[in-house]
Amino acid sequence: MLSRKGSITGRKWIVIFVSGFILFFSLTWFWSHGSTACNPFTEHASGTRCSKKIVSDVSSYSYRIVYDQPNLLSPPKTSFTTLTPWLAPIIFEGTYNLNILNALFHQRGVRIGLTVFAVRKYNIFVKTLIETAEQFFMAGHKVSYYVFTDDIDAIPKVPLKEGRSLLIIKIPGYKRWQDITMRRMQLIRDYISQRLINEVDYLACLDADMKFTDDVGVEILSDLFGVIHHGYFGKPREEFTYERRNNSEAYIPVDEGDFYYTGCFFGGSVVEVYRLTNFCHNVMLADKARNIEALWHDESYLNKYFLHHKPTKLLSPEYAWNDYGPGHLAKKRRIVHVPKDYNVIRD
Ligand SMILES: CC(=O)N[C@H]1[C@@H](OP(=O)(O)OP(=O)(O)OC[C@H]2O[C@@H](n3ccc(=O)[nH]c3=O)[C@H](O)[C@@H]2O)O[C@H](CO)[C@H](O)[C@@H]1O
Ligand SMILES: [Mn+2]
Repeated sequence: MLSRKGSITGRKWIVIFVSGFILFFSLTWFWSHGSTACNPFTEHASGTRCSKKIVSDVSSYSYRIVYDQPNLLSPPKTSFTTLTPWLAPIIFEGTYNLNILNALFHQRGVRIGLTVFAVRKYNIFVKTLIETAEQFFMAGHKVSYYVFTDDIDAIPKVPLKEGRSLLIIKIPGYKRWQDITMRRMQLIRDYISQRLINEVDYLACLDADMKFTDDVGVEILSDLFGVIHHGYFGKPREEFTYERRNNSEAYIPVDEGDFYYTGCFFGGSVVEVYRLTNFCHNVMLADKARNIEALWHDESYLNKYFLHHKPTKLLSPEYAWNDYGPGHLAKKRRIVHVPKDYNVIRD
């Protein structure tokens, strides 16, 4: 009995020793590999990427840029409001120094994605859009274009600069143009979780019928950005074309709302764009189940989202210009609508 008891105790010690050994080595391995593999502060050193990154190691970069000291005692004189009551900047030409911003964003090595939908006849817009984006969009940064189309062969090959890529994604073409424009939310959301979450840091989503005519750089980047629709700039909120039927998910009462945002351009960090597109798609489905479609489709749902999830940066109408409307608003016309004949292009 004794020797039997004694041998059990001995085995126990072996088990305890081996378990301790395994635990020690697991912890040591995790400490040296596991945590480093997804430590946002060491991703450059380890050569790996995390899905959630914060900043790179600043000490591994050195740069010197010379610019006027910000003057706390003489605030810049501006023609327009440049800060919202929730402290988000409103971006106009002349409100920022792109050299400073470029240095900061280069230091982080940001990757920027641009989504474009070209379904049915809208593929005719892609060539000009990408060619002009190569000239003006995020010059000097890493850019990936994602073109969603029902006809891959119709997307032209456009020569791209170094550090830039273009991916064509096949999607179904819905019959109604309203469904094509609204389903962008679902498709962007799904593609973020499938791929983009690991591929880009920021995502910008743009209509196809647009072209770049001046610089659009990292000054637009923030957690969540929207563009003030040029047609409603400075107008009273009652005149905004929000959805006013209170049985729609996009409903905004007349005494609410900050700005009227355009549906043709929005973006932010890839996680925030996921949240936005997920919300818009879900409320669209809820409305569809009740047989209601918001007045301006995805644009109405986007405006509802921005009411309760305020953009952290607002872009002036310089970023979605249309030749009708008050010309004095824009010192620069950076992205403009390409005129189109609705009857021909949407039939
Ligand atoms: C400037 C502006 O506020 N734009 C919005 C506006 O009108 P727009 O008149 O500018 O809408 P649009 O005809 O450009 O359609 C929106 C986008 O959907 C895609 N598309 C649409 C139809 C089609 O057959 N194939 C195709 O690919 C394409 O990327 C297009 O740019 O209202 C739309 C919904 O009513 C969307 O909210 C747009 O973002
Ligand atoms: Mn458009």
